[in-house]
Amino acid sequence: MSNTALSPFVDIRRKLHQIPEPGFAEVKTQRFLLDYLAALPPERLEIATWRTGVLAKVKGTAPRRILAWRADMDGLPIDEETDLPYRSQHPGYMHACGHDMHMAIALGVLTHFVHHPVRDDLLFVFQPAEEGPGGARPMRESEPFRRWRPEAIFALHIAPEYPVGTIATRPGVLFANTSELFIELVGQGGHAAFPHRANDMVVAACHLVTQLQTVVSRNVDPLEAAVITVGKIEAGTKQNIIAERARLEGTIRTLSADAMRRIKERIEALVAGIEAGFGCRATLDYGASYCQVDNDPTLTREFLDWARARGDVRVVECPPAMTGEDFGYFLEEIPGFLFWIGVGSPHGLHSSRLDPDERAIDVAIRLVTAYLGWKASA
Ligand SMILES: CC(=O)N[C@@H](CCC[C@H](N)C(=O)O)C(=O)O
Repeated sequence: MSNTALSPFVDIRRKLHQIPEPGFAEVKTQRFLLDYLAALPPERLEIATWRTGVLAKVKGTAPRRILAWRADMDGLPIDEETDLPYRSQHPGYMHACGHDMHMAIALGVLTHFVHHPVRDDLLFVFQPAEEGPGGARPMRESEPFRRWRPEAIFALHIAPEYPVGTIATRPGVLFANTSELFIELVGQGGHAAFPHRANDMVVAACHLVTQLQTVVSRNVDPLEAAVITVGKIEAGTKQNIIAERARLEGTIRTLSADAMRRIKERIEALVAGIEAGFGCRATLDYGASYCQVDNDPTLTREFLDWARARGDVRVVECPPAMTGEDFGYFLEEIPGFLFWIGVGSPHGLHSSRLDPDERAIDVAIRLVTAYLGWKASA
């Protein structure tokens, strides 16, 4: 898209892209959203904040209920490696999961309804800390959200693997149950030349990582989906010093809560085995966990049919993905759904080179505006 004919919401996305912030530290992002909202005609808007999040209610003309649209706000601890003129200005942080796109789309939809109100109230939920430790569950319990508790809630997520103009979702489970995984191993450091006087946590950590790979392959029914990824290992200080400590950081993904329970039991057994086998101390911490994103079957089926009938986007009924999303906590109590929106990028989510096609912003704004307008007038 050329710089001369930028949609205002592409420009907004670029501004947000430059200020990625960690979960519950989205201070500049919150300020940006509040300043944007303050510039809109105030008659139809009610605004509240919760921690670094923002809730904005667009008042309907004759409201019977509240329908909600949710966008997440936080960035990821990734050094951006694009050459974009609007790349991240926060070293070590990047909007590499599309939350800048999600917020720009939500502002586009909200702006439309401020100028063209519909019958029901529409609540726009800008939620912090989706990447961790999870803002959805505490926000769901917060005073402003409870005050404006919606009857249904919807969200989207960018999908680099689908081209612009494609949306994808499914009734039922769309995203996985997740649990973070942090394991600390403590042994006995020493001189590299005297391994018999030390207790090497690099070797223990390597064994543990390899054993963890057997949990899914040997303990989970092959017809059930599960993933264990160790994304980070830290150990040691120098090439000729035996490491006293090692730390593993990872994530567990399953499509059922039961598989998550069974996997955790196996991990605990393996960690105990490493302690016994290597004579070290281990601590295991599951960090934040998210429940599955379980799309309401009726609303999702209705949305898929509605979108197909409109004919302006390609509609895919997709399989579940092992991604996690704390949006699942809203869906635990409130019916709704999440769908993928294609942004055709060769670089995937969580890539330092992710560069979503910004034409998806206007596609999404048109689609979501039409859908919410239809639901809120029906
Ligand atoms: C859409 C997406 O990429 N979501 C994240 C959610 C993070 C969950 C949690 N921090 C974990 O790693 O378990 C994802 O990684 O799927």
